Amino acid sequence: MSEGQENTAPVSRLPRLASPIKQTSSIPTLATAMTSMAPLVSSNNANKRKLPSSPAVPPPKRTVSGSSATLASSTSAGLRTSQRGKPASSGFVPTTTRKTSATLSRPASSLGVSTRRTGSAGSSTSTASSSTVTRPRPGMVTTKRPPISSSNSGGPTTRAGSTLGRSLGPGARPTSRGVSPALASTGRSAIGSGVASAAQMKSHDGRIENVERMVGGFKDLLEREQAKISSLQMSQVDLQNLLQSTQNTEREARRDLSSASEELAALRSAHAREVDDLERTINRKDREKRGLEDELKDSRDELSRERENVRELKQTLAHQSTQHLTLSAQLAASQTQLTILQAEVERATLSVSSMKAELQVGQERAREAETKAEQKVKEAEEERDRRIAEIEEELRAAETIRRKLHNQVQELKGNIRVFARVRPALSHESSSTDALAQIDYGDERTAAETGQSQITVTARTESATGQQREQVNQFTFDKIFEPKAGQKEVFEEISMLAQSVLDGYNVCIFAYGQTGSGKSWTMEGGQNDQDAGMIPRAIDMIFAVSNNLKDRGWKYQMEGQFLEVYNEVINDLLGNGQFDTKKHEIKLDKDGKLTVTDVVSIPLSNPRQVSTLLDRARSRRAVAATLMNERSSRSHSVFTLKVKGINPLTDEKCEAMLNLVDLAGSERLEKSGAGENKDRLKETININKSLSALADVIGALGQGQQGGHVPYRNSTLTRLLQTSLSGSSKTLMLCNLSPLAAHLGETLCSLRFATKVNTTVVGQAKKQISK
Ligand SMILES: Nc1ncnc2c1ncn2[C@@H]1O[C@H](COP(=O)(O)OP(=O)(O)OP(=O)(O)O)[C@@H](O)[C@H]1O
Repeated sequence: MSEGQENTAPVSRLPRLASPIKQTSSIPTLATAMTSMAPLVSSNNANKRKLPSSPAVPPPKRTVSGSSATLASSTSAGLRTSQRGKPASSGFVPTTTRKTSATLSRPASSLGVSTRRTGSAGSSTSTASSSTVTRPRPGMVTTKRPPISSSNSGGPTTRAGSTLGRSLGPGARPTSRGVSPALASTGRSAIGSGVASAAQMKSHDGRIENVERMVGGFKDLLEREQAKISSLQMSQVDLQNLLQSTQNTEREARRDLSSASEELAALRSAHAREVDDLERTINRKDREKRGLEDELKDSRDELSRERENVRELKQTLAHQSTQHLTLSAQLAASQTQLTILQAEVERATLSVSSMKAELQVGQERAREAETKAEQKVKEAEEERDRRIAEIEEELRAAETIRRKLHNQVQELKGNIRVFARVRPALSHESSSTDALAQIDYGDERTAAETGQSQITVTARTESATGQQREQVNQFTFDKIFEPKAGQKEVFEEISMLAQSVLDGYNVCIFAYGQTGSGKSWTMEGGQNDQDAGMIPRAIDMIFAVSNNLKDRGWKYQMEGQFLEVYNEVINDLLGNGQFDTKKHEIKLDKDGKLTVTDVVSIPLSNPRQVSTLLDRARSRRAVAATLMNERSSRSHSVFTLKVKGINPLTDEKCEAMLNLVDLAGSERLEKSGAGENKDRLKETININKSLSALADVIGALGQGQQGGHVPYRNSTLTRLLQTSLSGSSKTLMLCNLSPLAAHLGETLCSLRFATKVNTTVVGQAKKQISK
C-alpha cells in the first residue's frame, strides 16, 4: 500500500469534522465584521467632533443577524457533532480557532467600553441595550429611531453639541430639533456680532438644518450601531460559549485524534500484518495451487493411464471370459477324468501298499544279499589287485619281448624299406583314360601273404616305323598304396616304425618323387584331422604311446627341429626372422651322434604344439613356381623329433631320432622347365646332385661295403641323414607317383630309384642306448 493510499482512508473516516471546519471558516467572517465595526463604535465620539460629509449607509442588519444565525447553527451543529461522535482531528484547524478567539476578544473589550459609555449616556437607551443583551435574539436589532429629545438630554449630547457648535462657528444657533447648546451659542454669538447679512443668515440656517439632519442621521446611525453592539455583544457571548464548547470539542477532537492516530497506527500495523499474512497466504495458496495443478495433471495422466488399463483389462477380461468358458469345459472334462483317475489311484494305492510290504521283505533279502555281495566284491577286488600286479609283471615282460620281436620283424623286413604311393588325379587334371598312365596293382591277398606288393606300369611307345610297342614294367615293394588309399591307411603301415623311436631306434622316413607327385601331401597333409600327414600323425602316436608307457615306468622328453636344405645350404625353419642368415654346420661326434650347430630345438609337451611348429616352418619354406607344380617346393625339408626316455623301474634308458624328410622334386632338368631361369637351373642342379648322392649312399650301403666308404659327404642332404641311413637305423622311403600319362617317364625313373633302394640290404639296426 502506498503512502497516498494510507492517507486517504483516515480522511474518508472523518466526515463528522466537516461542521467544525465550516464553523471555523465562518468565524473569521464574523470577526472581520466585528473588527470593522469597532472603529465605527469608537468613531462615535469622533463623529461627534467631525461630521461625515455624506449620509450614513444603513447598517447590514441582515448580515450580522444572518452571520449570527449561521454561526449559531454552525456552532450548535458542531457541538452536536462533537457530542455525538469523535470528531477527526485532521478536519479541525486550532490555529485559526485561536486567531479567531483573539480577534473576538479585542472587539469585546472595545465594545464593553463603548457599551459602558452608551449606558451612561441615557437610561432609556441603556435599558433598551440591557434588554437586548439579556434577550439575545437575531431579530431584535431594529431600526427603531430613538427620539431626538432624549438625545439632547444628557452630558454626551451636550458635549457633542458644543463640539458641533465649535465646528460650525460662532454663527450657529440652537434649534428646537435638538441642536446642541454649543452650536446654538456659536450662532448666537455670530448674530450677536451683527456682521452677517440676511443672505448669510439664510445660508447659515440652511447649513444648520443640514447639520441638524446630519446630527439626526448620526443619531440614527448611533442607535443602529448601539443595537449592533448589543447584538454583537450577544454574539460575543454566543461566540465565547461557542469558543468554549469548540475548545472542548477541540480537546475532545485532539483526544479523539490522538486515539484515532493510535488506532490508525495500530490499524496500519495490523493492516500491514494482515497484508503480510495475506501475501504469505497468497504465496502459500499459489504454491498449493501449483501443487494442486501438478497433482491435477498427474491425476489426469494417471486417469488416462487408468483408462487405458481399464480398456486393456476389459479386453483381457473379455479374452479371459472366453478362456474361462473354455477352461470350465476343460475343467469339467478334467474332473471327470480326475474321478476316474482317483478310482485308479485308490486301486494303485492298494497295490502299492501290498508292493511296499513285498518290498520290505525284498529289501531285507537284498540287504542280506548285499552284505554277502560286498564280502564277495571285497574278495574279488583283492583277487583283482593281485591279478593286476601279476598281469603288469607279465606285461612288462611281454613288452620287452614285444620290442625284441618288433625289431626282429623290422630287421627281417629290412632296415631300408620302400613303399610306393600313387596319388589320385586332381580335379583340374583330365581324368580321361588317355591322360592317365596305365598302372596296375597286384592282388591284395597275395600281397598280405607275401608281404610284398606289385605295381605294373605299361608304357606304350611308337617305333620309327610306326609300330606300336608296349613296355610292361613291373616293380615289387614292401607296400603299394593305390590312389584311393587315405592318409590313415598309409600311416598304419608306418606307425610301427614310428613306435621304434620310443624303443630307441633312429628312424628316417623320406618322401621321394617328382614335383607334384604328392610328397608334401603325404608328409604334412591337409589342415583337417582326416587329411593330416605322416608328421602330425607320427607325433600324435608317439605322444600317445609315451603316455601309455608311463604306466610301465617310462618317462620321455621330446624336442622338435625343422631344417631345410636349399641349394646345399641348411636353413633353420624355426629360427627367428623371415630368413635364416646363420651358417649351420653338421657335426658328428665320436659316439656317432649327429648335431647341427645354431638351430632352434623346441621342447614339445603336447602334440598341439607340432601344428604350430609346422605352420611356422611352412611359411618360411622357399617355394618357387615351376612348370610342374604351381607351389613346387624346391628344397629338402627335414623334420627331426628327438626323443629321450628313461625307465626307473627297469633301469632302462634310450635316445633316438625320428627324421621325416620331404625331398625336393626329382624331375629331370628338361622337364622342370628351369632351363631358361638361372635360379631355377641352380636349384634343379643342386636337387639332382643331392638326390644322386642319396642314391649313391644307398647304393654303397647296398653293395655291402660294411666298413667301406659310403659317400655321405657328397651332399648336405646325405650328411644330414647320415645317422638315419647307416646300418644302425631304420629307413623308409615313400615313393610318390603321379597317375598321369604325361608323367610316365618320371614315374618309371622314380620306380627304378625306389627299386634300387629296396634291394639295398643295410646292416642290422642298433638300439641307441644313451649314456
Ligand atoms: N593322396 C593324395 N590325395 C589327394 N590329393 C593329393 C594326394 N597327393 C597329392 N595330392 C595333391 O596333389 C598336389 C601336389 O601334391 P604335393 O604338393 O604334395 O606334391 P609334391 O610332390 O610335394 O610337390 P613338390 O615337390 O613341388 O613339393 C597337391 O595339390 C596335393 O594336394
